[in-house]
Amino acid sequence: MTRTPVNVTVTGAAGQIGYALLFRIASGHLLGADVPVKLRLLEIPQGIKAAEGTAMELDDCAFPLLKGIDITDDPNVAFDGANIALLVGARPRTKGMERGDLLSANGGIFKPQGKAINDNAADDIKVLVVGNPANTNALIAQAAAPDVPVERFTAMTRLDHNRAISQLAAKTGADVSDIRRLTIWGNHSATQYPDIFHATIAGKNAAEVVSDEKWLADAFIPTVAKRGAAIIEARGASSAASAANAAIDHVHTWVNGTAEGDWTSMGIPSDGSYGVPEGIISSFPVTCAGGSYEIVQGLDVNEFSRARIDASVQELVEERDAVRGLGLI
Ligand SMILES: NC(=O)c1ccc[n+]([C@@H]2O[C@H](COP(=O)([O-])OP(=O)(O)OC[C@H]3O[C@@H](n4cnc5c(N)ncnc54)[C@H](O)[C@@H]3O)[C@@H](O)[C@H]2O)c1
Ligand SMILES: O=C(O)C[C@H](O)C(=O)O
Repeated sequence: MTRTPVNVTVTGAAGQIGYALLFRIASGHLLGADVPVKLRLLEIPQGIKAAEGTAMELDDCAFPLLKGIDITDDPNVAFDGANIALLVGARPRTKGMERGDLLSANGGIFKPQGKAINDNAADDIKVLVVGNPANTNALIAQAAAPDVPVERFTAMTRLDHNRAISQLAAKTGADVSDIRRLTIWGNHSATQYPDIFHATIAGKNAAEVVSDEKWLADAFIPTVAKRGAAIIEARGASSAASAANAAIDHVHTWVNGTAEGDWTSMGIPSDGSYGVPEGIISSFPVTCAGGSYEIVQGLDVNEFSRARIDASVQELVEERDAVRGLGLI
């Protein structure tokens, strides 16, 4: 039976993450090797020509699953019938820019995109916001889409999740595939909290295997939380291939489910679990099944973790209040 193609909209398609992302979507890594896709690429007018060049390269790959590419600078066209939306394009912080300016500039992008999703997307739309500040950009888009169920708006902390697994594997000599149940809590920012207290390494509790709170506090947590800045310092540009890979992982897991006995980290609208104020988009441990996710409940949060979760959540509350003050939500 021929399947109807899934419409995948990617914003910022001509940027560096877009370049690393589109070929993997078209080759079946986002949704599965048997799922045809149609790509909708949204760019600003100055980015359209480069997006056309990328589309030529996509054509030249002759991907059997790729059933069409549309390129536009109009969000209403880009999100028309969209089933999956990857919001990558954002306004980066430039020299001398205050946080309020950054939030305001991104509000100018994510508010209209949220409205365009509200007005045009398919009923089963799932949104992943990658563009920074990802959690609060997701909140802005979600607030502009009152007809879309809130839980369809998510922000990416999967890159942080993957980074934490990699650091933990390096420390313990374990294979990355032996590590499960790691959690990123809070914001995709330097305040995020990578939590290994519930993680397991080949079935053993990770914190007990590590048994080194100084390493945890002074090496692991800051290395994961500041990895984005370290990549910028080393590469002269922010992470691109690893960010695209994490976006693929995020959506693939959301659509196809978490492995039995494991969970992942997603920035999602809080339902008040673990004392995180309802509505803000914060990272939680989640399991996914049947195209939906659920927060893992009942975890014991120790004092070490509580203080760090609270600090990151506080930053999100301040960002929410700032965008509220700017009339963006
Ligand atoms: N959440 C994460 O883990 C994570 C990781 C890495 C990067 N990021 C963020 O992802 C974003 C994109 O990174 P990049 O390296 O691809 O940046 P980039 O500058 O290479 O590309 C961004 C693209 O977005 C386009 N764009 C800008 N405004 C747009 C709009 N209104 N509509 C459509 N397109 C628009 C630009 O023309 C550009 O082509 C940045 O905000 C970056 O900080 C997030
Ligand atoms: O773009 C950035 O500021 C860094 C990025 O969010 C990352 O974590 O690599």
